[in-house]
Amino acid sequence: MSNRIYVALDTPDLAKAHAMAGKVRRHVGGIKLGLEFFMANGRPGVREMAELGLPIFLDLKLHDIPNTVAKAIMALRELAPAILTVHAAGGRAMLEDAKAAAPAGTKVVAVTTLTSLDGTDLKSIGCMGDPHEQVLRLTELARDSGVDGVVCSGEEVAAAHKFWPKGFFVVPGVRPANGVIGDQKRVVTPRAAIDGGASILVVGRPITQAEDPDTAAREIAATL
Ligand SMILES: O=C(O)c1cc(=O)[nH]c(=O)n1[C@@H]1O[C@H](COP(=O)(O)O)[C@@H](O)[C@H]1O
Repeated sequence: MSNRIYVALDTPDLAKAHAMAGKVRRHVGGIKLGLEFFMANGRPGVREMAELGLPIFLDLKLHDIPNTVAKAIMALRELAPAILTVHAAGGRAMLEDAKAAAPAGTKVVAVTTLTSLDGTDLKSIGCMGDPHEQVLRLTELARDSGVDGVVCSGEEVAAAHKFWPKGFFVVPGVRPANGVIGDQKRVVTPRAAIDGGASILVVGRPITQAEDPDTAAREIAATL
């Protein structure tokens, strides 16, 4: 892929998402639509965004019993997104059924440990070990379950990629040097994430909240 940036259009407003995508489309490789967007606009909204002609990453982070996740993915089949997320913590059977339910051309990627969590957060939800160990444990589970790849932070991507060279690695929580970090906790620069082996980067606010989103996207793309 020539441009590995997926811009996260985190808004419930279809018109705003459309306008933002139009502004930055020359400097991104795809569009990520998440929960906010999907709750407000559903499948018709995704279809409308797909008309822009950029690949769609549908980030719904599905996490439920295997039957429910598989049926939810079947309900999304007609959208045939390029990428779809589920939570690795749903376990092996859920991951296997998610992959089986997805269209052949859709990459199913498993979220390992949210980039908004650090070691203290993991302890508070009963996870032993640090984020690095947890990401590697769930990367092994994802690989063995037959999904296409994982979502992890740039801090772990090199180790996860070394462990699974053929995996597809999605890295969110990237920030240009001196960028505003906000609610993210495990953050690296876009360049560091690519050097670590990221297949694609998810970039939201550093582009969408910039005074000039097109220039922000172009400047990030230039660092890759
Ligand atoms: O699956 C994701 O895309 C994701 C996983 C994760 O661990 N952390 C994470 O931030 N994301 C998403 O990546 C985007 C990051 O947005 P910014 O922090 O604004 O760049 C958001 O749309 C999040 O939902």
